[in-house]
Amino acid sequence: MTADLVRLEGVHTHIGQYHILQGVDLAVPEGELTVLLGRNGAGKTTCLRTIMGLWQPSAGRLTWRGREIGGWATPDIARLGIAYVPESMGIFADLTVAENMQLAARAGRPDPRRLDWIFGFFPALRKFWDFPAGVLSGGQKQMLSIARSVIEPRDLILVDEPTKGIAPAIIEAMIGAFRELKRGGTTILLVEQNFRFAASLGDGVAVMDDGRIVHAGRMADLAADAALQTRLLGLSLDQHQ
Ligand SMILES: Nc1ncnc2c1ncn2[C@@H]1O[C@H](COP(=O)(O)OP(=O)(O)OP(=O)(O)O)[C@@H](O)[C@H]1O
Repeated sequence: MTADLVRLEGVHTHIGQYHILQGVDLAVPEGELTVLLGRNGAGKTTCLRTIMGLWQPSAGRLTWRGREIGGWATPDIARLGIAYVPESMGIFADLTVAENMQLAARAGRPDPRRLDWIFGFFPALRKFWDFPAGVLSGGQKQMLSIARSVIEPRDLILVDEPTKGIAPAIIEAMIGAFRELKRGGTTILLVEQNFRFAASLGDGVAVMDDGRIVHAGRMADLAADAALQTRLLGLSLDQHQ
């Protein structure tokens, strides 16, 4: 049986006076790609930020390999081997692609073999290596942002909507990249709205609504069940872009 890397059990998160996560139960099994789906405002980003320690849970258990990490500071959580790729990407537009990667690498020196591996699935980064990151297309910036998160080996990456506003050809490249990252031993928790993309990559799936998980299971089962998709997501796969 696969062990869970991260587990949320009855997790509540407040942002100021707002009660956003209202008892989230979510397991992220090691070695898998788990997709978190749900309508806008359901609480998906808040879930990722809570795991990363950017919001503190106000109740419930948040564990890493069985160890309670709720209340830990973000740098300590990052040191466990977890990286977060926010929707805003967090890249430095005035710095070159190379400098962006160097800033993400321990000691400022990316391991050349790891860099070659990354160039294998994100070749545009090699091409634009000495260009300011600001000149990259939206999809290429997304690639840089993901590449930064894995320039050091990570056990888990949390990725927030990498396909948002991205051309179909780049989405195809992204599918290949996530498969390769998984093969390289990284567990992935992916927030997505693009169901086709999510369905082609997901091992497991959880659907959020109103700050709770309303469905959790295998992605293959959800992808094969149009009625369940309609009930949970409002649309069946055929109707999704
Ligand atoms: N900093 C904040 N202050 C107040 N409310 C917030 C804050 N951040 C998020 N929220 C609220 O929390 C709820 C959940 O937001 P969250 O971003 O987690 O949802 P989401 O499922 O990721 O949605 P989206 O797909 O739109 O990003 C929303 O109602 C949002 O308005």
